[in-house]
Amino acid sequence: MTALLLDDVRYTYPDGHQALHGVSLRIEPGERVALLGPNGAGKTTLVLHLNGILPAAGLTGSGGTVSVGDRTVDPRDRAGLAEIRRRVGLVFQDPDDQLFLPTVAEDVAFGPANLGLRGAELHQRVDEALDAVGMSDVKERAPHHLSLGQRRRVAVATVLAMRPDLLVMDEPSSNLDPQARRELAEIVLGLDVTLLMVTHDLPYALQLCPRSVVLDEGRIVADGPTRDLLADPDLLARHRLELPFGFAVPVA
Ligand SMILES: Nc1ncnc2c1ncn2[C@@H]1O[C@H](COP(=O)(O)OP(=O)(O)OP(=O)(O)O)[C@@H](O)[C@H]1O
Repeated sequence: MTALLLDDVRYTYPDGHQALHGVSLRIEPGERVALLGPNGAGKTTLVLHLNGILPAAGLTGSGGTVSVGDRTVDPRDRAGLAEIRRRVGLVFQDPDDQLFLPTVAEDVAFGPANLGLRGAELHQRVDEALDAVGMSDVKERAPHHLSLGQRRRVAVATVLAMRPDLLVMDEPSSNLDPQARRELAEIVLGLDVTLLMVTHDLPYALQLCPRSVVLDEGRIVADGPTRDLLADPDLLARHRLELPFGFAVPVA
């Protein structure tokens, strides 16, 4: 079954600005896909549709469907939405949006505890998730005492603890030093998940995602192997995408 299916998704913000103009996209289980595009392209707006945060108050000019596995996202269906939010794990750019309890273990336990897990089962979820991101040794520490790289890994663990079907990461490499950036890449590559990663970091997209989708002005303007897209200088220039100076896309 398809992991994620968007069909003609349109969204107009309450102030009348149309941010998505008919986006259709299919992601199969196990795929790792980068969502690229310049500032204001509509990437965040799209991501907020994946678990029903939008289109809570869309104007006319909004519509289309989003399905995660066998379920269609419907913000009015509260029970259905809870299941969608378990299936779609959003890791925000700022880990502090996700970490708010006194210890790392409590933050990671928060989601599964809300699902009703208790005792040994809950502890096992927490341990597994922290282990997956190499953060078991900070379990009892306060999240706000950790480095940004560590907090971002813990934020990933809070989502993995829900055993999501789709992991969505918003700008995972932003503001990380080279080592933290590399460590996070290794962790993500080791996860057995379907991934949608929003990024401006094109080398990161190339390293982590065999496929990329380029969004610009609310429309998908390219979808294909990351290597091919990044090797197309005209495409990059047209959509304000830039490789770092001197970076060469390796030839297949
Ligand atoms: N709450 C809002 N009300 C009105 N317009 C909005 C709102 N949020 C975003 N927009 C507009 O919608 C468009 C898409 O914004 P969005 O944040 O989805 O882009 P983005 O691709 O995520 O950009 P960035 O790379 O800068 O994060 C932009 O023109 C933006 O100004």
